[in-house]
Amino acid sequence: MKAPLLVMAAGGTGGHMFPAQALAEAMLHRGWRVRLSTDSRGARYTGGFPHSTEISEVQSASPARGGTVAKLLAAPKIATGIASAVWGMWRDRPSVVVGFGGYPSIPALAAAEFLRLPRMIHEQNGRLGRVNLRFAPRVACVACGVWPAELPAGANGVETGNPVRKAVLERAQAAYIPPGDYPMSLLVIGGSQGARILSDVVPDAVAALPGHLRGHLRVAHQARAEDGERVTAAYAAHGIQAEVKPFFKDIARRISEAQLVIARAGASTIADLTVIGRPAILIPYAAAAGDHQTANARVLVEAGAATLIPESRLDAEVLAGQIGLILGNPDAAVQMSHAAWGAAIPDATQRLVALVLELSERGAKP
Ligand SMILES: CC(=O)N[C@H]1[C@@H](OP(=O)(O)OP(=O)(O)OC[C@H]2O[C@@H](n3ccc(=O)[nH]c3=O)[C@H](O)[C@@H]2O)O[C@H](CO)[C@@H](O)[C@@H]1O
Repeated sequence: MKAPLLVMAAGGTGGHMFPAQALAEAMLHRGWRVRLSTDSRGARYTGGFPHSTEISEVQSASPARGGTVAKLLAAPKIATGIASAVWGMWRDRPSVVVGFGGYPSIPALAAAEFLRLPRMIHEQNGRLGRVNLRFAPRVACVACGVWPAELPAGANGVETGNPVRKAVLERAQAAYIPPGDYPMSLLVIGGSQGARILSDVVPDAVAALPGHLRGHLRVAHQARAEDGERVTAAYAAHGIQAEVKPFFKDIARRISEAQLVIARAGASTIADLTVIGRPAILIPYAAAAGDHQTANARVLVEAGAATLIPESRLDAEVLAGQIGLILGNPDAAVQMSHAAWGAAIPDATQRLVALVLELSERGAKP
């Protein structure tokens, strides 16, 4: 008998792609076949997917972005994508279709609806993205990364948390070495695409730390490719040892080895920090829809695992003060690390798997 097929569709940021990767890893492990569709942006994050994942690219089309021509071209592109997805699903009859948000998930979800296949979505944030909002009442369930989520009428929400990748789970609750008089790791991450504001402020903040802290610091800083040189130069000018890269592929190891993480507050970043359990200073992206990154960050702040600096208040002096408070106080740092564990949902992937299996068994028509 042929293995059951899971079709997943995800938009072009790490934020949509990494939870999909976690589900792919788990379902392949259970003997399912897994097919993923994303756009050319999402394709940048497929390197970590298990090799047996069948990956296809759909043309990205956002009716909400770009100039008039791009907007006019969006509808035919989406229609072509849906037609091709209908053909593929009619031929292969997937057992379940899961959308992870973003415009590239439209063709798969629309085709699954047309063919009345069992389907669901996963929303990483407490506030639904545009595509998920549209499909939420028309799928069997909305798996929610953050609870309670704001759901439209008729949607069936289930709390799952945000699944983290296998490499992160392997370091769940990794022993935390508190800050002290030895080389300490400071990790700076701006989400899947890097964050310019962190490149502008963090090197000066590190330089402003008292000598006994600064002298022990080793910095790993994720900066956008175009900012890499100047960030490297800024650390070098202050005599600070720093490794600057546009993307760290071994992020699980780096988080687990860090005494402190400075980060944006995207959903998977928060999930990774809690599952591994590390103290953090969070600077939410203020322009995120509905300010959802501030909501994400507050969960950790209220748990005692992180401090939050709004973008509007971020400067080198304020940040240096916060770094000093955590790295200069090992007991507080250990408590923050434990508090982060306490806020984790380490079985988020299993919860998502359970929903997929239930849906498959029901063969449900929502
Ligand atoms: C600017 C923006 O709109 N961001 C959104 C986007 O975030 P974004 O795409 O930045 O995604 P997340 O913060 O959710 O996830 C980033 C992931 O990349 C990993 N990582 C990061 C840096 C690195 O060098 N290597 C690496 O592996 C992190 O550990 C994390 O697992 O999608 C998220 C989920 O919908 C939202 O919550 C965010 O608000």
